[in-house]
Amino acid sequence: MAGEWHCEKRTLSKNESFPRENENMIETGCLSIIVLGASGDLAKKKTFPALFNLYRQGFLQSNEVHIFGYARTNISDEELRDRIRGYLPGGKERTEDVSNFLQLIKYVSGSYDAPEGFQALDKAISGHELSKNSMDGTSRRLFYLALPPSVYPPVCKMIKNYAMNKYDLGGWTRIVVEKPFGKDLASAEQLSSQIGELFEEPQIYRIDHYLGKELVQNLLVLRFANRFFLPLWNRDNIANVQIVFREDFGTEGRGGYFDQYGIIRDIIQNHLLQVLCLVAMEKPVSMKPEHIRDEKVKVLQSVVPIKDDEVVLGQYEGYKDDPTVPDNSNTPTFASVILHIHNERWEGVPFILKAGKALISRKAEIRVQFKDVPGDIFKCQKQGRNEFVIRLQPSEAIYMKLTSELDLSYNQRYQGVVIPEAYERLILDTIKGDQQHFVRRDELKAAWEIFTPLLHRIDDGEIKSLPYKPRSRGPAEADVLLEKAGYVQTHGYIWIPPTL
Ligand SMILES: NC(=O)C1=CN([C@@H]2O[C@H](COP(=O)(O)OP(=O)(O)OC[C@H]3O[C@@H](n4cnc5c(N)ncnc54)[C@H](OP(=O)(O)O)[C@@H]3O)[C@@H](O)[C@H]2O)C=CC1
Ligand SMILES: O=C1O[C@H](COP(=O)(O)O)[C@@H](O)[C@H](O)[C@H]1O
Repeated sequence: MAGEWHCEKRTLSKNESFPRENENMIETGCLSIIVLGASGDLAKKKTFPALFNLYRQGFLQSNEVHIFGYARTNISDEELRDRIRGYLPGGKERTEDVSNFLQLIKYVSGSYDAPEGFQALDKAISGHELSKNSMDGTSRRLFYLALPPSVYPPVCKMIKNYAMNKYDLGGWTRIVVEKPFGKDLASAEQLSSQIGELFEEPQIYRIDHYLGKELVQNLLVLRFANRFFLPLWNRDNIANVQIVFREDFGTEGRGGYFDQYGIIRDIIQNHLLQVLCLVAMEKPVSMKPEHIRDEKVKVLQSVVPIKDDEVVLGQYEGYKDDPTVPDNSNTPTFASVILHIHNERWEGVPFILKAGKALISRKAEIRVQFKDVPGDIFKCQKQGRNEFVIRLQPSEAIYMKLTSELDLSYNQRYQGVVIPEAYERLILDTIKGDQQHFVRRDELKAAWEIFTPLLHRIDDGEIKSLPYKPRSRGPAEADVLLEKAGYVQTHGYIWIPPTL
């Protein structure tokens, strides 16, 4: 049902609180969504299910949209549909919605660097456009690259040469690219230049799915629309900020990929750093995407070089049992890194970014710890400090550790409300042409500038990953680092996820 999200997000929705000038609207007319790498893991687990949910809710209309899968694997339309079906909600029961959605999908097989496949793809898309009586130039083509980044350059070249929206009279061609976008500053810049020669920045959507998560989307509203926070959000009041990602499973079948990248490139340089930007940035001039991204870049450019003694790396025991991981791998599966922002608001406040696989639990959260109360007459140190916690997942919640409790648990407060998947929102934003929640080229560059020197030292074996037990908190040294950064363990109120 179209519009469902808007009613659900009444309290905190950025869209309703801040109607943007020239708000991007979904245009009507023929829309072709092309998933390149359709045979892969991301496509079946995330991309197609997100498209299905958009379809179910009426954001994709069957009289306008057609979906194309493209990859080298030689399979039929029906075989692709069978692969996807099990990952769609209700897919196993074969509901009418599922069948109708799957009928919108057509598969084209071809290589990523030769014209023939893309010419065939273009022919299939044009056939769809003609069948919808689309006028020249009014068709919209969205290419989603669910592919390893190594093939982005040839694929972009093929799209540009053989599969663009034909006329410049309206309509558009947009491409969505996945992370990891490069391995360090030089490779990311090279990739950006290669793609930048073919597409304009407004056509490129660098996806970071953490920017599509409900509470990440609400961060700016929370910070800038609540007077309560405005005077407190600075070095005078905040002692430290933690941004934490934990998974309770290991690399499981992705060891070969993961070992090339490690946890800093997989999670910290992108997902956690993007969250840091939204926590630390100044108020943008407006909610226009470029104004927001301008402020994010400024924060990134104010981060000072990382010191080795403010880094703890870990690797869980058993990681190297994966046959695709070399026996001598030093790749971190855990990292805790302290960042310092050199500006008026944040000087002296450590931002601790921590991420790990195979840990004791699965969660992602932002934890803002306030300083001790000056002139405390209650001698209440044992109560601990105030903490403001934004739980991104699971069980989205915002809560405050006070001397009593203040708790906004989403599934209690917004009962029955379905929070859309991050990928759904972001694909919809791409169709609307809204780049606010995508990473701009200069943002990406600034993010790599922060981590590249550290990553090179790790790659050269200068910083070792410490072993830790699976299902633990990670290396004990990370807790020592946290204490050194001034974090004080808070006792008293313990937040318990609600059970309904
Ligand atoms: N899987 C996930 O959970 C996540 C993935 N990502 C990112 O999304 C992108 C796709 O990921 P994922 O689906 O897991 O990747 P896969 O390894 O499953 O690759 C996707 C498809 O790309 C083709 N492919 C694989 N390797 C190569 C190669 N070396 N050269 C050319 N084509 C190749 C294959 O299709 P065929 O052989 O049929 O052409 C494959 O089905 C990557 O950039 C990844 O980092 C980001 C977040 C999460
Ligand atoms: O990008 C990635 O994210 C997932 C975690 O995503 P989440 O939405 O489930 O938190 C992670 O497992 C994967 O390693 C990484 O590439």
